[in-house]
Amino acid sequence: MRAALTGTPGTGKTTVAALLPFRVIDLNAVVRVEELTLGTDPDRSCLIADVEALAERLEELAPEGDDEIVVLEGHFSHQFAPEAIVLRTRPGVLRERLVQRGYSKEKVRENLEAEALDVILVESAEWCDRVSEIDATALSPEEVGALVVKILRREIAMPPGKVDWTGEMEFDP
Ligand SMILES: Nc1ncnc2c1ncn2[C@@H]1O[C@H](COP(=O)(O)OP(=O)(O)OP(=O)(O)O)[C@@H](O)[C@H]1O
Repeated sequence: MRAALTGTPGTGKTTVAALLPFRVIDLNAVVRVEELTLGTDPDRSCLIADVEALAERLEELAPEGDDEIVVLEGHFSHQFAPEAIVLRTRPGVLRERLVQRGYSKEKVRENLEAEALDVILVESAEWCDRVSEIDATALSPEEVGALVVKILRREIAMPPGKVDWTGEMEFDP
């Protein structure tokens, strides 16, 4: 069973994925290492994933019909799994992380806007049959990881709808 661990850049996907007791596929790494790209986006200076080639490769790496829980990690992973767990982080906290990474003011603002406007959550609802949402703002990576495990093992449910940051649209980093 594939599950996407998704969310705006900086919300903690990579950190949490490293703690999970499941096989994890880092989609950015697969795209980069196997050169499954259509080129580079000059505006965002990032690779453009060849989603068709990636979908085919994922069918080899994690066949949809398998019972094994495989976590696909990345901010567009929700396009390749029937289930998504969306990590959320309050924009004020996310800003610090993205500035610390050295993102440009524009890139920080773009990501903060996406987080405040639930962009990944809305996309996940469009792509996936089952969506969970974790507000990771005040949780440790370990606590977030424990929730991800319980969600995937159907021990708890964390449906979307509790997070609302529309009132936090002050993004000037
Ligand atoms: N729950 C958390 N509490 C505090 N800090 C966290 C938490 N999760 C992640 N971080 C920190 O936030 C930063 C971003 O985390 P991470 O790189 O895992 O995010 P990401 O969602 O994978 O980003 P990207 O999509 O750009 O790869 C890191 O410095 C990480 O240590």
